[in-house]
Amino acid sequence: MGTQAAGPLVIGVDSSTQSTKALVVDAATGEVVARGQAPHVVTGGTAADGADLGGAGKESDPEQWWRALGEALDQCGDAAREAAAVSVGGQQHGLVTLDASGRPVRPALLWNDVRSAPQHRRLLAEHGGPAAWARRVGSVPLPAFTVTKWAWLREHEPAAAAATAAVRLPHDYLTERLSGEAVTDRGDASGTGWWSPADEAYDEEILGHIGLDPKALPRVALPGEAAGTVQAGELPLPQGALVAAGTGDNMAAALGLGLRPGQPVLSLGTSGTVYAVSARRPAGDPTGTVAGFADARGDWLPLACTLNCTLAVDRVAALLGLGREDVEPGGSAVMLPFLDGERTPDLPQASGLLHGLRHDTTRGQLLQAAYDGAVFALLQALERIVDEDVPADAPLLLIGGGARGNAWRDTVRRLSGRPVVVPEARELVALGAAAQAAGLLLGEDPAAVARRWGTARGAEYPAVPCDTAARERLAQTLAAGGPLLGA
Ligand SMILES: Nc1ncnc2c1ncn2[C@@H]1O[C@H](COP(=O)(O)OP(=O)(O)O)[C@@H](O)[C@H]1O
Ligand SMILES: O=C(CO)[C@@H](O)[C@H](O)COP(=O)(O)O
Repeated sequence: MGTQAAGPLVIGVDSSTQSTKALVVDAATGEVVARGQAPHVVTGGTAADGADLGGAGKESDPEQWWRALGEALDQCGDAAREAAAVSVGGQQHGLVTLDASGRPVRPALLWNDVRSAPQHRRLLAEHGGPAAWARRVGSVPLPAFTVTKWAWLREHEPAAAAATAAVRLPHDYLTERLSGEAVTDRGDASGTGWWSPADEAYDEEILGHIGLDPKALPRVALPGEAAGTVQAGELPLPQGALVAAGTGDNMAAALGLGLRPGQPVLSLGTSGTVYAVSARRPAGDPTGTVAGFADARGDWLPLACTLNCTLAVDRVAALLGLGREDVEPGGSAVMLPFLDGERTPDLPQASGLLHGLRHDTTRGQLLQAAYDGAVFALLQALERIVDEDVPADAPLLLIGGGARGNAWRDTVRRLSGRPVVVPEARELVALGAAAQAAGLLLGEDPAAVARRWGTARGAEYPAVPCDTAARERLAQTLAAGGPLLGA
């Protein structure tokens, strides 16, 4: 072996909205021996029937994810060629449609594409309403979910739907290109809207209703089961290396933290997410705030997700001509930064809203208001996620690109009143995928692998008193925003 490592090398991949990140990790110690990253392009999308998407579209070409994976692995150099196992964590929910030769029929509709809001409303009405859906598939299928995206495609692009021989999620599209095997996992399957948490199987009645043949879907591997071995000759990976089943990016981050029940996580990336592992299958939140996802191990991952997080706040900073950290305290401005419509709360047609401006409002206060608005929605949702396993003073594990920023961290502390831990390990999705690959290789529980690697260790920031006045202002603005937010 060329690389000086204590154990075998494994590769963890995070194929997320903005980029692909690949880490080569020493399976014995968790040391990252090489890393690579390559960007993705997200466009506003089109509809073949000319329907006006009005800013609701978000698309990426899946072939581009494959090329980005190759570039990220190339950057890892020789270490990638020595890996014994690989696993992919990917952005959830995206609709990847492949023709009979395995080529994309059209660009993928991403998790933050909200064009399927009308199909979401129609599907809810056709199947007994939100509570019935939440009981049946674990979650209310919001426009983020794959099921509503497929319903949109059939309605607006029937030729594309007819040409579709296989439907994949982003992570299992890449897993299949690596291994030649059509395999997904329960974590990512639980975000489709056509997988039953009670039966741990596809819901064939729902699939029948939306005209999707179950044979078009990948097999759902059991936790710990391999997808196959590397068959793709064009990537700098050893042929025959093990390919794990992979999972959704949030499930991968939960693995990467070695998460146990009672440890809430707040992730600040393209999406904002808040979640905790639970040993109990979620009852199904009829409000749609909390999705009752499965995790990648056999437990559950109740999770809430916002569409407007780091990109929205960065956009507001750019509009104000400020840097990310140029926030100022005080003032009465309230911002709901719903630039892309919003999922939590369920306002797909919303745009950003600013309220409470005064003569003495400063630009720094406006930027702080954007941070507050982005964090507020996540903390409101956290209250629905925490159960008796999560003590009121449990620290929040803060992860994702935003966790590197002081303004993000201070906003979370001020609005939550909880202590915050920022793990030193940066790429928790890719590390979680690496832990899954290592678990497969070594016959270990991947969360136990991550705990052995010490990935959740990091700086601890004590609790500060909760800024209840700011939270109250935000709650009032949201309640009063009604028609302005497309409610
Ligand atoms: N030092 C930093 N301070 C604050 N925000 C940061 C910092 N570095 C990166 N970010 C934010 O992190 C975001 C990317 O987060 P990441 O978790 O990598 O995204 P993704 O959800 O696509 O995986 C960027 O949009 C950027 O705003
Ligand atoms: O839709 C969700 C969760 O339900 C998002 O969290 C996506 O999985 C996208 O993740 P990032 O690209 O922001 O990591």
